[in-house]
Amino acid sequence: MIEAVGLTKRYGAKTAVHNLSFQVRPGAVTGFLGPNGSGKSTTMRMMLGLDRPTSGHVTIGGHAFRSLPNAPRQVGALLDAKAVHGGRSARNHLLSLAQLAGIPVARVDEVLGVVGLQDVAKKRSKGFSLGMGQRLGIAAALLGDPQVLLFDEPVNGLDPEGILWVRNLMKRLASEGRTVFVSSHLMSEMALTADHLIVIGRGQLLSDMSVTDFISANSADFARVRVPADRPEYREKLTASLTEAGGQVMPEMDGALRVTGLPLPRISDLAHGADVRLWELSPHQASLEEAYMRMTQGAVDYRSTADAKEGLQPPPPGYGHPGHEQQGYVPRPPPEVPQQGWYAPPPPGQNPYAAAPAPAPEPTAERTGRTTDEDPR
Ligand SMILES: Nc1ncnc2c1ncn2[C@@H]1O[C@H](COP(=O)(O)OP(=O)(O)OP(=O)(O)O)[C@@H](O)[C@H]1O
Repeated sequence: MIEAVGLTKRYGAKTAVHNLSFQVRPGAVTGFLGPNGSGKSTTMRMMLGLDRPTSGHVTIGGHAFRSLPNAPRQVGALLDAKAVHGGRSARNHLLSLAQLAGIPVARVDEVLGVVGLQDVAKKRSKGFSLGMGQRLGIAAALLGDPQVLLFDEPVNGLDPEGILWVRNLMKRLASEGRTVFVSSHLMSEMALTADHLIVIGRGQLLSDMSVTDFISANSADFARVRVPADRPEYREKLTASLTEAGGQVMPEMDGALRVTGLPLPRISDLAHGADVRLWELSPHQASLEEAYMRMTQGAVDYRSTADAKEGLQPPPPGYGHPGHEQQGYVPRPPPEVPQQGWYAPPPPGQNPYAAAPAPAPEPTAERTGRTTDEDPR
């Protein structure tokens, strides 16, 4: 089990983590969520003894990480997949970690197989894609067969097959009774992987509960009701009847009605009482993403604004994809490639090293209106 008590971290005037207290239990996947800059990585670094708390403490199995005997056999972590010596092969990277922790060589080949990197095990990791790097980081975390695993954004850069693999891996590790703590921004993925959620915002605890409870607590369940498409008067009758009974009714884009505040049997009875036939009456729950957005909307530091493209001319016709062309515009043929000067390949049979035709003069600042140290873009 991981336990944080009053955990606080300040960097100068910046409080990255403030008075965080929570427990991460074994036998479950616990998702660690929060907007950008909310303190997730800082918290994980403190768990692993890589950052010292300003106050409070965090323990793993009752010990501070630094005082855990043979920590790599007890705790595995993927924090930054790029934190690897690029000149080393994947296998050598894992071998060096194994040697430091007294882990047998055979285990290195086992974990290479588990993460699917056996075919590139001898390749230098600097040539690895983001997804391969993630797999190598996960292999390193699994190396000591630890009971506690921490993963910071493990599916970052993975293809769909890789994402599915990580999801199943996390669940399997938890089902073996291990403590699995994983941060992610992918809500759809967390909804499928995590059992429990710890949500922070601006360094403070916002929520600590099961995924199901989190969704129920942060979103309103609703019913979707649909009447026959050719009977618009049914919609009006039903809307009036549901509203009168205390429900809130919102029309949806596809003609259905979204009803909150009334249980399904009551909606059915009211429809019956109003002599309205229904084609659909179904229960719905908001997604984890909707619930998360609702909970964290007040704790987001980095919010994007609309791109008004102030002062920018629209692109000349012919640029951008066809859907963005102006009406009535006829695309121009591509510009001709000059057949003389430096561009022209030598005619067949001619000595390619013979004196080239005089190059076109360099554009001058006078002609282009630019000085040479300006960015030509
Ligand atoms: N070494 C440091 N020095 C100064 N400030 C830091 C340092 N590390 C983190 N911070 C600040 O602490 C805050 C929390 O950062 P942290 O990386 O823990 O957030 P995060 O939740 O992991 O973000 P993200 O989701 O973007 O990875 C940020 O404002 C960050 O700028």
